[in-house]
Amino acid sequence: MVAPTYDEIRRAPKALLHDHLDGGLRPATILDLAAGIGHELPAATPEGLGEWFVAAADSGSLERYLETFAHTVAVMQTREALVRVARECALDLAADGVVYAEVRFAPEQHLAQGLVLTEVVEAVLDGFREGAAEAAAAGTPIRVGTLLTAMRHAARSMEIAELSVQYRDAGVVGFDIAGAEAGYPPTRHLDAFEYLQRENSHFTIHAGEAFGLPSIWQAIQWCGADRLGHGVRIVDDIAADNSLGRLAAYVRDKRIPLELCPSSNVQTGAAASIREHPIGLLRDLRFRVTVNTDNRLMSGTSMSREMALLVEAFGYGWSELQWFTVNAMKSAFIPFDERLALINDVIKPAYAKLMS
Ligand SMILES: O=c1[nH]cnc2c1ncn2[C@@H]1O[C@H](CO)[C@@H](O)[C@H]1O
Ligand SMILES: [Zn+2]
Repeated sequence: MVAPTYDEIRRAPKALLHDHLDGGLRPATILDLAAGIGHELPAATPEGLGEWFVAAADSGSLERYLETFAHTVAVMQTREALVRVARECALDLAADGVVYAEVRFAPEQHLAQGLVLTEVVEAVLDGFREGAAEAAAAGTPIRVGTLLTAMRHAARSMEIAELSVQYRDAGVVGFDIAGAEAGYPPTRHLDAFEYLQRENSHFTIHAGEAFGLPSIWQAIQWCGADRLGHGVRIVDDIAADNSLGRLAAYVRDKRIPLELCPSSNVQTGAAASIREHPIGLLRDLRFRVTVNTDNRLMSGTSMSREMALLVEAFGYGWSELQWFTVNAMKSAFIPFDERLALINDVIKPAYAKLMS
């Protein structure tokens, strides 16, 4: 078997469930927007700034990793900036061969210059629409769904959950909580999750990244999460002989999707290296594994790069890459018939060609 090359992986259709809008800006755009508002940056060239983000995020701690977002969030405080960043995000993902993406951001972090929550959401949705339309015209169609994130240390989750329901027919497909995990358990936001369940809405929860099994257990058994953001520490419930504890068995039996983000986990210390990343074990045990970027800027990565790293580390071929892609598409928050159409009309025919 010849290993898929980076260029071939770029051309293959990919599905991405876990990508932060404020973690994926183009360095040149940050420089441009910062100059316009007088925000001071740690580097003066796009190359230098890109390198700064990767190095600063490479700290081995989630808390320190998250500090780098101060610079991206600072330049995303006006309608024009939000439209631009969202448009470029859709274009960049499409150019990388991503055909379906769920991109998340926290509306409450974009109110510093007077926007209100609904204006923030509408700006981002408009940007994604523009970007997707341009991508389609360029021959690289992409469908972008938006997830609204609430910050777990703050107290606005109910408001953000309501906002996600308000915009569910306008491009918002779900809800999430993010931010420092240790000390901020998912049950702090139980009222928001219970509200969303009553509304028949979808949500994922960042859990099992910087904190272990109790966080995953709460996310699923108390809060009712449809998917786990990261969830990588579910391996703490798998013994050396590969026997599963009750929580790991539940996650696998119920086919709860794991939004795994290999490079991000290495940077925050959740995994020692790509080669030692639990994705190898979790795939072998056939958990519902998906591959994600988390923050393209902070990891200097892309969907194609994450897959290429896995090909290199684990010897994966097209059948594994297709499996990750179909897993992600099956786990998406858009309606079943639309997921099926992307799997049958776009993903499977392309991989069949690559494998022939
Ligand atoms: O891997 C992560 N774990 C937890 N929180 C994160 C991660 N990546 C980004 N954010 C947080 O989510 C916010 C909204 O997009 C970002 O501003 C960042 O603080
Ligand atoms: Zn994340």
